[in-house]
Parts: sequence; C-alpha cells; structure tokens
Amino acid sequence: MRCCFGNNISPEEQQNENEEELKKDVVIRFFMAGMGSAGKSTIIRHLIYLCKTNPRYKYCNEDWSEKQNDEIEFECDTEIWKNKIRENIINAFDIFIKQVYENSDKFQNRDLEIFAKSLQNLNKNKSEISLIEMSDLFYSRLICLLKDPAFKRALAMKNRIQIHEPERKLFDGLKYFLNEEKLKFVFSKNYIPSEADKIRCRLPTTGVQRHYFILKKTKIEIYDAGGQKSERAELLNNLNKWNTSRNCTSNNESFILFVASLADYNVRHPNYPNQTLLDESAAFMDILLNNDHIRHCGILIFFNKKDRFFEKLSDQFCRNDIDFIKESLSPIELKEYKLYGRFRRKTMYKAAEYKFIKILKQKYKDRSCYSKNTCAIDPTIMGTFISVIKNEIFIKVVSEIVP
Ligand SMILES: Nc1nc2c(ncn2[C@@H]2O[C@H](COP(=O)(O)OP(=O)(O)OP(=O)(O)O)[C@@H](O)[C@H]2O)c(=O)[nH]1
Ligand SMILES: [Mg+2]
Repeated sequence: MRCCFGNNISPEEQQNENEEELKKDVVIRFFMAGMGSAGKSTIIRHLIYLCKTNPRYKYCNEDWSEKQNDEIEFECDTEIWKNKIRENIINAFDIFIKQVYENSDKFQNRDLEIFAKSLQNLNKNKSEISLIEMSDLFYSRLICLLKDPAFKRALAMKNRIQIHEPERKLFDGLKYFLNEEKLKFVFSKNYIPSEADKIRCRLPTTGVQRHYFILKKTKIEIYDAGGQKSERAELLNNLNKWNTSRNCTSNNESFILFVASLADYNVRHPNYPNQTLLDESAAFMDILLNNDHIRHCGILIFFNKKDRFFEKLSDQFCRNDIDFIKESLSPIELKEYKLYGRFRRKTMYKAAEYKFIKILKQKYKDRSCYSKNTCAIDPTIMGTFISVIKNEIFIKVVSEIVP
C-alpha cells in the first residue's frame, strides 16, 4: 500500500522516480552541421512549430524555462520573413529568365521582356524589394511570365539549371510557391507569412544558433551551424567551443548531426566541374569527424531532401547525371536507368550515400553511426527526429546511466 505521509514510498516507486529524475537531468546535445541549404534550419523550424502546437513538447530558454508561444519567433520577425520569401521567389524568377536567354528563346511579347528585365534589376538591388509597394499589377505580370511558353521551357529545366555563381541555386522550397494562388498571396499588400511559408523559405544561418527543447521530458540542446562557404571557415572553432561548453554536472550525451542534401547529387561544384556539391558535402563530413575533440560523440546523418532526389532522378533531363553517383551501381542497374529511367529507390539511396559510407567505413569504423533518409519540409520529420532520439539514443543513454 502506498503511504501518503513523509517520504515513505516503496522501493519500486523510488526507483521509478530516480529514473524520472535521471531522465530529466540527461541532456542530449547535438551539433548540427552540413553544407549551406542542406535543410538544417528547416528541421529546427519544424521542431519549434511542434512545440507551439503540442503541449508535450517545449521550446525553452537556455535555463530550460519554457518560452511562451508569444515569445517564440522563428529566427527573425515577420517583416524580415516577408521580404526574404519575396526575395527567394524573385531570385528564382531571375534564374529562369537567365535560362530563357541561355536557351536563345524569346518572351511572347515586348511587355513581358521589359518586365523580365525589371525583375532582374530588382534581384540585383535586393534592398529595393522591401521598398516597393506590391500591387495587383506586379502579381499579374508574374503570372503572365509564369504562363509564357519560353519561361515554361526554362521552368521545365529546373532540375538541372546550373548558375555559375557561388551559392546561387534555386531554393528547394520553390515548388510550393510556384502557383497562381500562392504568388497572389505572397505579393499581396497585406501578406503575413504562415509557418508553412517560413519552412519553405531559404534564409541562410549566420554563426551558430542555439536551441533548447524538452521533448517528452528529455532535454535536447541543438546547435545549428551555418553551412555556407563563408560560415564553414569558422566551423571547427565553433565545434571546439560547443565541445568545451559541456555542463559536467549533468549527464550529457553528445552527437554530431550531419545533414547532407541528396538533391545535390547532380549540382556541379563551382570550382571542380567533375565533382558535385554532394562530393563536397562528404569531404566536409570527413573534415568535421576528423576533429580530435569530438571523438567521443556519436554520429547521426540525415540524408535529406529525398523528395527532390527522386524528383530529379525521375526527370529525363537528369538521366546522364547518374554518372556522378554510379560507383555502387551494377552495369545492369545503370543501363536500366539510363535507357528506361527505371530504378529501385533503395538502390539509388545506396548510390548517393556511398560517398559517405566509404569514408565512414575507411576512417571511422570504430564510431557509432546512424543514418536516416529524411524530408525536412514534411511534418513527419518531427516523428523521425523523435523516434531517432527515443530508439537510437535515449535507450542507449539511459541503459548506460541506469544499467
Ligand atoms: N523539397 C525540400 N526542400 C527542403 C528540404 N529540406 C530543406 N528544404 C528547403 O531547402 C532550403 C534550405 O534549407 P535550410 O534549412 O535553410 O538549409 P540550412 O542547412 O539551414 O542552410 P544554412 O543555414 O545556409 O547552413 C529551404 O528553402 C528549405 O525549405 C527537403 O527535405 N525537401
Ligand atoms: Mg540554416
């Protein structure tokens, strides 16, 4: 029988309470890294969104006190998001306009040509985007452009357009915005971005952003490190700082969460045309893991943007790009794909991940490593993240702490 006075509780209950206490004291720490645009901050935005909508999850301050919903901002304020989303779309239009000219194609009429030029100028002077008064005229011209046959032909090449300018590529949230209804909404005078809009927006991270979550009583600390070229220069420094900032009084378990974009499998490296950004990502993972200070950390890899990966693989314009990842494919698999576009998803995952697995097997086979194929714009990413913590990490951590 349970006694209600004093501290007299049964040994069984005491053990349960101890375990609960221990669980509360455990901090699972992630240092999240990867190339620019891999989808790292998208995962964070989804986790924050989850905390806003489900009381079992909490988004916290550094001292683990819960942030109230009205205190929670997705990285920046609404005005910045609004301009950034419009900037993303105008930048994408500019890329397609460039492609129209590269195709030696012509817009249907002179008015559209003039509007296309003005959009290009706007993209060059991005600060003006926040100053211009949006009007129905602007939006309706965007729609005319979208329907123009030459523009459509450029659009059809979206999976293999390469702009030879550093850090300049189509953002992978584009598809969601590229329809009449959405464009009308985004370019209306009173546009306020929704959470779903923000999740699709490309907003590069500068420095390292720290985030604190309590997911089902487990404390999760995530450092989200910017992955653009300029940011990567500081990364090892930041990694060392993260490593030395461990709180020795609590039970920490530290992980490197590396996010790689599978959609980069056919994006040529700006300096080494025989390589892709996926090759660069694998080389970057190697540099990161080679750091002596993080030998004790587990490794988690999210092979992200699986939706875009399969979209590209299914696009006949991209068939020959398979050569970038053909190392693990058999001659029959390669022929089936190149001739008929037929493939098995599992085989293609293996093909793209091979660059990473090879490095892990050759150099880091003594480290515990776990990988997952993800799509960070899909809300199921939250379930994936939580199940990884629950099944792959927490069970291990708790069984080490409570043998
Ligand atoms: N289609 C698709 N788009 C994605 C996915 N993950 C991220 N994106 C989009 O990719 C773009 C870049 O994502 P971010 O999360 O900002 O990338 P990041 O890794 O934080 O980049 P840096 O901050 O520069 O290091 C955004 O437009 C996202 O909406 C995905 O799985 N599928
Ligand atoms: Mg980011």
